Amino acid sequence: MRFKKVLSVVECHAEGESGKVIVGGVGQVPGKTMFDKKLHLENYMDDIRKMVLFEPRGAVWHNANIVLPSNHPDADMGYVILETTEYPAMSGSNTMCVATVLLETGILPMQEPVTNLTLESPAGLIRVRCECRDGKVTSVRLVNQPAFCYHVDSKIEVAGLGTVGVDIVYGGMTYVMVDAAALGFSVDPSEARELCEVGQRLKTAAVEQLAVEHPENPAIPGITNTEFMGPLRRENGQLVSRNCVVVSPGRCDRSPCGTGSSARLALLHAKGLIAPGETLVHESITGSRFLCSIDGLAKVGRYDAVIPAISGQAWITGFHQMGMDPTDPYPNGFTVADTWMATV
Ligand SMILES: O=C(O)C1NCC[C@@H]1O
Repeated sequence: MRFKKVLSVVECHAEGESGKVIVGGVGQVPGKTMFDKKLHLENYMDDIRKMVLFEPRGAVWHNANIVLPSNHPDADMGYVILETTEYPAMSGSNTMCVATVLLETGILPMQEPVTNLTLESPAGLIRVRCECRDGKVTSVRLVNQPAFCYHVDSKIEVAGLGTVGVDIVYGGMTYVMVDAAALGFSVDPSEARELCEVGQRLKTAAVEQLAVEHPENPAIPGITNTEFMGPLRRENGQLVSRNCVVVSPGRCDRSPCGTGSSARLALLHAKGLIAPGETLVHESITGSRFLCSIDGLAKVGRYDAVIPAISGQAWITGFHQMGMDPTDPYPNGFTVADTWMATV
């Protein structure tokens, strides 16, 4: 048997959210920066994303990352993030999976009790602090690129819902943010299907009605996700809130979502509800948690921005040689609208 492609995949999840890490089999990806490499993968090598994430090998709730050497003098390694409808500039849960796999499989040396890494994502350098004990990464704290609000307290017209108040925020991916309770949601797992359906409608309306362009890199994707924000409360002096990010084409992030948490920090700061250094415990629809805080303030073009720090944990679940038989009738995979909501 001669295989057309064999990928070495380390299966991993961060607080419940899948993040496969491809550590071999891709070969050369041209480009100086990880953003260049992301564009090359997107334009000329998209068969890899489709093979890994589409059916019959993948599923709508899967994500993947290709680990690649970085040309940046400060970076220990680079990675390009693959999701079911896009190549995001950044992803929090995926970064936790990449850091954990790099250290737990020995691709980069682990130092206990703390290993500091600098990873080059397509969005830029991400500083990562990994707490490590007995060969295990027990916590990954990443410092994201700056997050900022494009639109605060805007209104959009949404089919079947009428006028809805939203905010549009960049946290490595671009979010339409909405108050969950205002739309009758408590962010309970039983609401997941309806959250996805409403979330996709909100996203489509926001894309049509509110313009965004990243001031430093106009090629960064626009609004692709919806974040339902649960009420903000204080527990033992700490800010706590539940959220659910609906990732296109319409499924719930199982983790509290690192880029969504970054967006939430930027929005809370813009509204005077969090100060730098304060901790936000951000909960997912499954009840898993990220600890989030603002590490500093910045400016991105004309926008006031925050530098988000997000902590969580990832776990390796398996090691997989994923192959493509040359006679396989689905070299680019397929999607079915029962779980994918829309075919993509
Ligand atoms: O943590 C995050 O940022 C994300 N999780 C999957 C979708 C987003 O990339």
